[in-house]
Parts: sequence; structure tokens; C-alpha cells
Amino acid sequence: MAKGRGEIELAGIVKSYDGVTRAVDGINLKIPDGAYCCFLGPSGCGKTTILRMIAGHEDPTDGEILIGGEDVVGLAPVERRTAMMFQSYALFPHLTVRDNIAFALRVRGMAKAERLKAADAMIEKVKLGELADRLPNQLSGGQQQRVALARAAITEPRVLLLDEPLSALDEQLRVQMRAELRRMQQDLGITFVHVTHTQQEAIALADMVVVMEKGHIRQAGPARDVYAFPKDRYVAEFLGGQNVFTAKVEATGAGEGFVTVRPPDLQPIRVPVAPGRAPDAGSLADIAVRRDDVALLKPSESVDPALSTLPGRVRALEYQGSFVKVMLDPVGRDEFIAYVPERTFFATPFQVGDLAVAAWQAGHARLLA
Ligand SMILES: Nc1ncnc2c1ncn2[C@@H]1O[C@H](COP(=O)(O)OP(=O)(O)OP(=O)(O)O)[C@@H](O)[C@H]1O
Repeated sequence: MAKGRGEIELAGIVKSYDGVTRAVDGINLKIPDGAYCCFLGPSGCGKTTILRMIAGHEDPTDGEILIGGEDVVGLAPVERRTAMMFQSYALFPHLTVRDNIAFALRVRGMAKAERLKAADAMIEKVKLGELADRLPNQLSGGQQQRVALARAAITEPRVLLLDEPLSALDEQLRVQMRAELRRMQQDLGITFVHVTHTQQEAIALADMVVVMEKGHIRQAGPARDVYAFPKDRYVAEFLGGQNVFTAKVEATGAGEGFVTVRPPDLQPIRVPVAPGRAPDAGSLADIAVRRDDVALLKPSESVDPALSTLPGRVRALEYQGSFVKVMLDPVGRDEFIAYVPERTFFATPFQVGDLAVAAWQAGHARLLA
């Protein structure tokens, strides 16, 4: 397949259902050829609508959809060379695995011998060899998913669209199938667009994560960018793993690369800021500090001046195996949590009710938009 054929470009995409409500409200995005892209967002944010418009099951109210540089609005899915894998898998219950996989080729008029040969090659690729003669109800959920994926992939689409493909599986299988989806995407070498409301799923799978809210893109980029460098409170809270609190800007520290902010009822702390980006003194700013960047000190311990600190009482503890989740007094209205590596925690443990000092490298905090 020629390079670049699976690149997707969404330009000014709008979808309104009743002429008023905009399920999708002006989306601009380029998904590179061969990328694994995850749309992530809460229920109703427009993820499925975008997927259906790329697939060709729905037309945008406005805007252009280009696949491989070609405007595909108005073209049927077959003409776009897209394939969709649904939540329910939609396998034919009376057809064997092999016949389910070969079915799409039958619809396209391929001769029987030829399509069974293609189906067997695909069965080999997705490691379903021993199950080829079984019916769907004789398969596990994970195996059914593999058949559904093989059935979508056999038409050699340039883009494969997956709507919550893992939601029907239990937790353990979900993690296993996640790795398998990634492996299959790499084997097939085509663009995958996957819709999910699960943050772990998106960051584990995707080359590109697109975080959505109410028909808009809030942030799009590599998984690590959206997780470690969220732009705003919404993205930070949706991706998780961060403390986000509001603080008042006290001094903008011109030229020093830091601003000084004061969280409610607490001492000021320093937060790095890019040149020319300092908010006005007196304004309110949202600050993010990763939970796993926060260390807990005893109130009597001396503090390295490179650290920012917030004193607080331990409200609750949760053992998580590799770390301990320590909930401290909230900062204003926002909860404040430290993820302390379990060995570190148990070397000098804290009890609920103890006073503690949360500390982090000043340079690791982030000023959000
Ligand atoms: N056929 C339709 N007619 C009217 N409104 C619709 C239609 N399909 C979707 N919507 C509305 O558009 C919005 C976006 O829906 P969409 O299914 O794209 O969201 P989603 O992010 O995929 O949510 P979920 O995770 O629950 O599937 C919702 O408010 C939904 O009610």
C-alpha cells in the first residue's frame, strides 16, 4: 500500500443533529498514516460521532474529511477503504470463524477458493488456527474480538475504526487484548482510530491521544504529552495522576523563570513559567503537581530549599501494591494526594491523623492554562 494512504485529516468538522446542538463542534486534526490514535473523553463528548463520520456511516454538517489526501465526504465506507469494528463484534452466529472472516470478501464478489485462502492467511496472522471451524458461541470474549478484528482487516482497509472495542471484556482480558490490539496494528501497518472513555487504555495504546470535551478537542498529542504535560485543568483531571489546585499569583519574578503563588491559607510556593507567559499578579492560576512527584516529610525534617512544600494532615491511606496512596488535607477545594513508593512509605510510615509535609521539586510543578 502506498505510503500516506491512511493519513486522516479532519478540517473544520461540525455535526449537528437537530440543527442546534453540536455533537461535534469544529474539529481540526491530522492523524498520521499508520498511527494508533485514541479519542478519549466522557460519555456524550462526540467521540463515536467522529468515528462514524470517518468511517462513512454519517456525514458531517460542515467541514472536510480527507483520507490519504482525498476528500471522502459522501463516499461509502467501501469506497473510502475504511472498516469498523463494533463493541458487540456483530459476528454471524451460524457461521464458523473462517466463514465469518471470509464473509466480507464474499460480499465483494471474490471467488470461494480465493476468499477461503485469504481467510486462512488472516487466521494465521491473528493466531486463530485451532479455532477456525468453531462457531462464535464456542469462543471466549477475547477470541471473538480477534475474529471481529480479522474480519474487519481482511478487506485491507487503510483505516480501521474501533468503537470501545474492549468494553465488553473483564479487566484482566482487557489488559491482555489491549496488548494484542497494539501488536495487530503494528503487524497490519494501518491507521487505527479507537474510541474509549478509559484513560489507561488510551495512554497504553496510542501514538496519539485526543482528549475531547463537549464536541471540542482539548488536547491532542503523544500519550506522554497529554499525561505528563496537560494543558489545562480538564485534561489534567481527566487523565488523572495529578494534583490540581487553584492559587493566587503573588509575584511574577521577572526573568527568573518562576512565579510565586499562594494556595488558600498556605505559604507561597514557586512554579516555573515560560518566558513571557507569567500570569498577572493578583490573578488566580491552576497549578498541577504529579502525585508521584510528591514526597512526604515528617514536620521535624529539614527541607531542601529546592523543594516546594505544603503542610497537611493525613486524611486516608490506601495500599496499592507498588505504592501507597496518601490523601492529605485538601488545598482550598481541591484534593491533594501523594503516591509514595511502597518501600519508601513503610521505611517511615504515616498514620491517618499524622501531620506531614508534602514536598516536590519546585521545577516539577506546572502552571496550567
Ligand atoms: N442520531 C442522533 N440523533 C441525535 N443526537 C445524537 C445522535 N447521535 C448522537 N447524538 C448526540 O450527540 C452527542 C455525542 O454523541 P456520541 O455518541 O458521539 O458521544 P460519545 O462521546 O461517543 O459518547 P459514548 O461514550 O456515550 O458513546 C450526544 O449528546 C448524543 O446524545
